[in-house]
Amino acid sequence: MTGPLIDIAFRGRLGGFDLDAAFAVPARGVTALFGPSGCGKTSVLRCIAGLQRLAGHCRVAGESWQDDTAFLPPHRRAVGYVFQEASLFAHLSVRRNLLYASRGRPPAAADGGIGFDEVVALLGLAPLLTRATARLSGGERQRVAIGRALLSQPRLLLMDEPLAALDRAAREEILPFLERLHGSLSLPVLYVSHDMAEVERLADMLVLMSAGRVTASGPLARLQTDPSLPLALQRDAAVSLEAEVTGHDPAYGLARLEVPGGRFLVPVDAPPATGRRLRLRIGAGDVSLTLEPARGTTILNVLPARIDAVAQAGPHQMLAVLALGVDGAGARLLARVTRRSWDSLGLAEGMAVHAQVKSAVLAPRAGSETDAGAGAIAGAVPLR
Ligand SMILES: Nc1ncnc2c1ncn2[C@@H]1O[C@H](COP(=O)(O)OP(=O)(O)OP(=O)(O)O)[C@@H](O)[C@H]1O
Repeated sequence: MTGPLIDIAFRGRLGGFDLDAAFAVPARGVTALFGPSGCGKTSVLRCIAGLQRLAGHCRVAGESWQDDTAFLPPHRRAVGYVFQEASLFAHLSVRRNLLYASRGRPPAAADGGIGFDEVVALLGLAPLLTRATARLSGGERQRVAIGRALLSQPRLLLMDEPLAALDRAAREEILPFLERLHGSLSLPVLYVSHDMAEVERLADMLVLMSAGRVTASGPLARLQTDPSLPLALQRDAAVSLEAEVTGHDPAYGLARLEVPGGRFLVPVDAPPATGRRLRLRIGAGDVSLTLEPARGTTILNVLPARIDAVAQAGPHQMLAVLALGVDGAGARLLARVTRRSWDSLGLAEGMAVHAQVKSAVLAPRAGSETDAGAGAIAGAVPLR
């Protein structure tokens, strides 16, 4: 791995719980810590923030916060921490809450840090600035909490299930802001979640945890398509693909998106800018396989691919990891098919097939502009 890292290892007992967790990920983009309740995700964040002390090390983008001999206290670690429930100062306005970390002085982006105006624009906080925090909705409160964390000028943003306490509508309201944050700031984020849908939309890197241990870590798409991990075998398994917009067909309201080894047509309300990078979610259950490209089908996206790996996904289901392209050198997809179809087509590892993608969902990604197209595409409907 090249470039600055977040490199951590913590070992020790917390009550009756054994934590022995280590990973190293790039100090950029969003790294999701994913695992079941009680597996130690929050404990890892607390150790990184210096709120919990266990043996080990913690290095963030070239700075050592903990090693065998030294332990930097929490107030000397430049972390922003966003919790499940935003704890805002009830007696202060939104503006005063935001400026708390900078002692009332609005920081400017020109000073080299994260600017007040930038944060307000990024999180859509302008209409809220003079409001009392008691009159904010759950989603608004969480946006203010994120803004306040950013304005503390962190080198690392820790987010512990920031959407878990919100209802579905508030979660949907706040997700585009988090996606925009990702595209606009170079700040690395560690994002704790046990909701795979959030991880699929937001994460670049994934750290899988189970019972106090890290079971796998690496780029999201690589872990999603690793048939030796439970993730790929889940009923709702999916792949998140980074795609580039290469064209638009206004007559049919379709955008053309390219990924390594394949291209997709996806319905959009408004044309996204050419060159824009978007994230495509493709569920394993939405991909079927044919030996010959089907004729007379309503499915728009039929892509040549090779079967790269195979796993049994239950007594009567098979999971194929596909590599797109005739040569099988492209991006990976998952296809979940019945055992019966698998046998009747005589499918096997290494075979050339055609992947029929019945549904793909889009979300704005890194580098996304806030143009009209971006807003429209955020709610793009599944492809049928
Ligand atoms: N300071 C502590 N003292 C005693 N036990 C602790 C302490 N901190 C954490 N634990 C225990 O460690 C285990 C892991 O907790 P942790 O909150 O890190 O898990 P988690 O994966 O974040 O869970 P959740 O998703 O439910 O928040 C739990 O059993 C918890 O009770």
